Amino acid sequence: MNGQAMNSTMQAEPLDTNTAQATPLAIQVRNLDFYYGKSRALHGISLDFPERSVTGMIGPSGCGKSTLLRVLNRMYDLYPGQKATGEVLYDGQNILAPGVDLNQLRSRIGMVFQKPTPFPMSIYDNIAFGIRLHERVGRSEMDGRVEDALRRVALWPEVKDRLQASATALSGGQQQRLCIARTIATRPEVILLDEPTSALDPVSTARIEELLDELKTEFTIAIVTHNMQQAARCADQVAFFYLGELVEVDSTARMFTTPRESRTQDYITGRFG
Ligand SMILES: Nc1ncnc2c1ncn2[C@@H]1O[C@H](COP(=O)(O)OP(=O)(O)OP(=O)(O)O)[C@@H](O)[C@H]1O
Repeated sequence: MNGQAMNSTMQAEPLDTNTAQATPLAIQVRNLDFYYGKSRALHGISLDFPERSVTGMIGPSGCGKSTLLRVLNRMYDLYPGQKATGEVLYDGQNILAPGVDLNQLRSRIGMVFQKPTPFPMSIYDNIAFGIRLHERVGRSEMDGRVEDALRRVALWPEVKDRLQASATALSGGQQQRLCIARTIATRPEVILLDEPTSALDPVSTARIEELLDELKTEFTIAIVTHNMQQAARCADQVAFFYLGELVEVDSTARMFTTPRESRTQDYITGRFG
């Protein structure tokens, strides 16, 4: 089936019939195609990301989840030969258009990667670094911003007495929470997470999932995950991708109980992937 025609009928049904009409959209993806050189990795994707909610992106390896995530803050721009066509509407603007301030875009649409990526500097400077890139902030305000970010990810009690220690000495789970703190410290509106817990133990994973529940009251979140239970626990809506197409998007409850497409059913029941 033509991806574009299919996807135009596959938008999520209202999450809640009383409130859905009023839920503003943080990002609208329209007819998005993506190319690695001549190879097309995404086909006519149209997908809405409602504000202050969690969108889970699932699908078998290679179906294009990370590619889509990397389009949303133009991360792909760092690599030659990669091209996106279509529209990604954010704050009234198509962010794929030329002339977009990419530094500003990436401070408003932040990203957390699969493997924790603390900078080789102190815990304090990991947070302060991103803030300094975008703002002039005095010492005492910076101290407050660093503390606030660390508190938001529940890391403050664990690190408050060693802020000048190297971030690379933290555990994997602590490093990932530090990376989330670094992202939220620049006060973004959207946070993109690419399998943020796949390198973590179950306890650290649970802490990050709890954290997402809190963060979504303030931020719009898109999370790529291979973990069906994680998608079911964390997401408000789930999008299922297959071979570069968006097969189906719906509220999490409906997606995991009564998906409309047989491919979705097969995937979530573990028949492939
Ligand atoms: N740098 C690249 N150059 C060429 N092709 C790429 C590149 N990165 C990804 N691809 C291809 O694009 C398609 C989508 O890959 P992508 O990484 O987005 O999938 P994914 O669903 O996130 O997979 P996974 O779950 O394994 O991370 C795949 O066919 C992949 O081989």
